[in-house]
Amino acid sequence: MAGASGRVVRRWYPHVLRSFLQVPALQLHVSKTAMRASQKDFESALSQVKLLKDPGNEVKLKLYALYKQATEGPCNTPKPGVFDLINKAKWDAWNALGSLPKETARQNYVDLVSGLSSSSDSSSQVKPEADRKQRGYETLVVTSEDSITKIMMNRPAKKNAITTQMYNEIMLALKAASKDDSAITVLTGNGDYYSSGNDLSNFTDIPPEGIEEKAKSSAILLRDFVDCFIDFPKPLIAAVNGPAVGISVTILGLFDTVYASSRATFHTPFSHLGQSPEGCSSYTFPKIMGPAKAAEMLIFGKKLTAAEACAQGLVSEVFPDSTFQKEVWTRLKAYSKLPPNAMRISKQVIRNREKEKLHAINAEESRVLQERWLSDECTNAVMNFLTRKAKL
Ligand SMILES: CCCCCCCCCCC/C=C/C(=O)SCCNC(=O)CCNC(=O)[C@H](O)C(C)(C)COP(=O)(O)OP(=O)(O)OC[C@H]1O[C@@H](n2cnc3c(N)ncnc32)[C@H](O)[C@@H]1OP(=O)(O)O
Repeated sequence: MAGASGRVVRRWYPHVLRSFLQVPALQLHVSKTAMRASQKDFESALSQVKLLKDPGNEVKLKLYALYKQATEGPCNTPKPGVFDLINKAKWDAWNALGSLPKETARQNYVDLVSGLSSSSDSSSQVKPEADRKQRGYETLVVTSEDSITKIMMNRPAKKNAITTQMYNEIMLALKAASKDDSAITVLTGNGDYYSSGNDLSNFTDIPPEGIEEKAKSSAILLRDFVDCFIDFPKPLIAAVNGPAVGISVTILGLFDTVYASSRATFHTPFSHLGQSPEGCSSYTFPKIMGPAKAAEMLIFGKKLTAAEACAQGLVSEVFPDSTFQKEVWTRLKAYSKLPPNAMRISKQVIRNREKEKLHAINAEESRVLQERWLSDECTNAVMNFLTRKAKL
C-alpha cells in the first residue's frame, strides 16, 4: 500500500497482526464484561490500531497482552511448550501482567495506541536515538537516551512504594529494555526516596477468594518479579538516589553495579514486619558481605548508611548527594559507549553459572513468604503501619 509520501507503507493490521497474534476478528469487539469508564476510548483505540504501520513484534506483543488482560483478566491458560515460540511469547507477555486490573490494562492499551499514533504521525522527524519517553506506564517514567534505558520509579509522594501495578510495570519495562537497542539499563527513583519497598496497601486488596488466594498470587508475582532481575541480560545499574527499604534493597544483590547518594540508607526490616528475606538476598547478602553482617541486616533489620553499604560491598560507589545525578550520569554515559555485545557477554560469564541456583532460591524465598504473609506477626505489623501506629 502506498502512503501519502509515496513511500510503501506496510499496513500490519489486520492480516499480519491477526496471523501473528491469532486474534479472531470477532474478539476485537469488546466483550460486555469489559464495560467501564474508558470503554469508548478503548473501542476507539481498537479502531485506531488498524490504521497504524507495523510497530514491530515487541509492541504487538505488548498490545496483545494488554488487550487480553483488559478483556479477559489475568492469564490463566496453560503455558505453551518451549517449541511453540510465538504462542509462548504471547503467553509470557500476557502472564507478565500478573493481576493488573482490567481497567488499568484498558487504559494502558489506550495510552500505548495513542503514543504509537502520535509517533507514526511524526515518524519522519523522530530520530531513532532521540530521548524518547515511553508511554503506557503509570507508575514509572521510562526513557531511552545515549544508549541508556532509564527506568524511574515515579510515586514520589508515596516514597516510590511498589504497588502490584508497579511490580508489573517494572517487569514490562525490564523485558522491553532487554530487547531494545540500549547498552545498559538503570533503575532509579523520583523524589527524595529510592523506594520504600513493598506498598503495604498491597495487603488490603483481598479478593473474594480470600487472603490465602491473595498470598498465593502475590508469591507468584514476587517470584516472577525477581526472576526478571535474575535473567536480565544487559548490565543493570541501580542509581540509589535516597533511602531504600525492603525489596528495593534485597534485589540490589542481583544488579551489576550500585551507585548510591550519600543520603541513601539501606534497610530490610523483615522481622519487624513479620516477614522474611526475598530478592535472593538470603543467598546474595551473605555472599557479598559475609553471614554475620548479612544477619544483622536481614534478621535484625540493621539500617546501613551509604558508606557502610559500600564498605560491605553492597554498593559500588557513594557520591555526595549534591553532585550525585551529575556524576552518576556522566559515568554511565561513558560506560554506555563501550561495545554492547562485549558487556553483555561479560555479564553472562560472570552471572550465568549462578542463575539456576538463584531461581531455586527465589522460588524457596517466595514460598516461605507466602506462609509468612498469613501469620499474625505480619498481619499486626501491616495493620500498625496502615493505622498509623508504626513506621520504620
Ligand atoms: C497477602 C499478601 C499480600 C502481599 C503482597 C506482597 C507483594 C510482594 C512483596 C514482596 C516483599 C517485600 C517486602 C518489603 O519491601 S518490606 C518493606 C515494606 N516497607 C515498609 O514497611 C515501609 C513503610 N513506610 C514507612 O515506614 C515510612 O513511610 C518511611 C520510613 C518509608 C517514610 O517515612 P516519612 O515519615 O518520611 O514519610 P511518610 O510515612 O509520611 O510517607 C509518605 C506517604 O507515603 C506512604 N508510604 C510510604 N511508604 C509506604 C509503603 N511502603 N507502603 C505504603 N505506603 C507507604 C505513607 O503512608 C505516606 O502516605 P500518606 O501521605 O497518604 O499518609
